[in-house]
Amino acid sequence: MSRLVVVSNRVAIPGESLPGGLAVALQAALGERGGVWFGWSGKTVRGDSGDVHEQQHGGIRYVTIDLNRADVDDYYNGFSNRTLWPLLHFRLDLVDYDRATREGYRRVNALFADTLAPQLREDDIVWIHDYHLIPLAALLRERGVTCRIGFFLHVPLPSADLLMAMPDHARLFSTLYAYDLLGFQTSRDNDRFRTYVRLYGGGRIVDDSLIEAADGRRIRTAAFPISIDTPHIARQAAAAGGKSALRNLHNSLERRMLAIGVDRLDYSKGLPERFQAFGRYLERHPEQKGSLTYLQIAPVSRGEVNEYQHLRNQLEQIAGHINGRHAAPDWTPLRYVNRNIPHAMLTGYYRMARIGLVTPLRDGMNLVAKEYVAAQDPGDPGVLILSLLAGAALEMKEALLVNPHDVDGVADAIATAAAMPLAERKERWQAMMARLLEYDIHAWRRGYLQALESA
Ligand SMILES: O=P(O)(O)OC[C@H]1O[C@H](O[C@H]2O[C@H](CO)[C@@H](O)[C@H](O)[C@H]2O)[C@H](O)[C@@H](O)[C@@H]1O
Ligand SMILES: O=c1ccn([C@@H]2O[C@H](COP(=O)(O)OP(=O)(O)O)[C@@H](O)[C@H]2O)c(=O)[nH]1
Repeated sequence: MSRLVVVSNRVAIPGESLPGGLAVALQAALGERGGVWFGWSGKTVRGDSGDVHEQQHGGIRYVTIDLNRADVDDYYNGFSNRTLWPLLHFRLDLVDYDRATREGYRRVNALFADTLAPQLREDDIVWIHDYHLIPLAALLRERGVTCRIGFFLHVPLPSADLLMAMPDHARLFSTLYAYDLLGFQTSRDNDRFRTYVRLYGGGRIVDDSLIEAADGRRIRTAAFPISIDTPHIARQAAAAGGKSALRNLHNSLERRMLAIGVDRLDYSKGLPERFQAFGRYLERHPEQKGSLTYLQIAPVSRGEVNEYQHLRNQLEQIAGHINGRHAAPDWTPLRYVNRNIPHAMLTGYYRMARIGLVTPLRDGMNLVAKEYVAAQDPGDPGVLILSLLAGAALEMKEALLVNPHDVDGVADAIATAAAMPLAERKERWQAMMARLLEYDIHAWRRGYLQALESA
């Protein structure tokens, strides 16, 4: 079997707890097969970028590289998270395009390529992840790398007319033609990419699975919806009940139902709209008032980027407003926590919650939706309220599907979920859980790698 080399900006080194679905998912995928995981160390250093650290845990060799302040600012905070992230999440209004950060992005990708190329063998399988590293395969090819290279995009791929609005879009997106396989979260993302190729990308569609670049190179494209380690999460959630933090949360609820939201503090997650919807629920459903507490876990993410700082201030205001208006001396309706909660603990929180609130404005997949379902008690499962605009909605039709922009609709879905009879909860949950057991993170990895090997 070929050696697997995974490359991503974010690397989950054991013992370092990081929120973010990519790190959680790749850890689970590499854990089964083993291989090399290469990426940024997450450290911002003085002096030059490029120091390399290596460590081995189980079957995985972690190789990470330090970046200096200018590189982190241009590549990560700048072009990745102020240009590409909003663009790919359909937020042209938030796109900040700057040639200097674009060059920084290219510079860091070239540094990754310089460091990685000499370590690669001809029969390796290289799997590159996400928008931080779009040009990496082209840069590796320039350095003589000939092995199979695949790309997986964890975020949505927006409409062609949005993509082409970015200055010099073709210069960046045409580097995708250096890959052998391009994987997307959903068939919609795949379709939109193929439309872009045809209209603005200088390529053509060959058939349902192949596109062709202007130079005749053929690239396979397909959807591979990411998943979770379902049995592991189910076991973790069932075992978490013994932890004292779980008991404390349970006691603090005083028999009230719990609704939970778990999201990085990111504008794509629709948190202001969700808070407003919870406030609207309290107004529209006075008969339920006092029976439900909403806990929102929202660890700070990308805190050096302006838009994220602004969001944090905004949410503090809305949370204060809702509690000021609806709280009673013995009840706080909305609990808002900015701390990162360890994954194993989180699964216990999910299981305790009658309602899982997952209402992003756009999301590549959203693993929290899947984890929430996997963590439920089969005898008394909770209800998932899920945004139609998350990739997960295409697979989880038995959730209560909502449009996150429809504040009244989300408010009413909360009331429906809170009152849903056990038989209906079980029926919906069983259908979603059966799918999650069949198509888990290992099936995702195997499906992608088989496609890459045969591309
Ligand atoms: O690495 P960060 O900047 O701290 O951000 C965390 C991750 O956020 C994004 O996650 C995406 O991947 C998930 C798994 O496929 C998916 O479920 C979710 O919808 C996406 O938002 C980002 O794409 C990752 O690169 C980040 O590591
Ligand atoms: O305090 C937290 C918040 C989130 N997560 C994990 O971070 C991931 C979030 O992934 P998702 O796909 O939902 O969104 P992303 O953050 O990747 O956009 C999930 O595995 C969560 O369990 C966590 O471990 N602790």
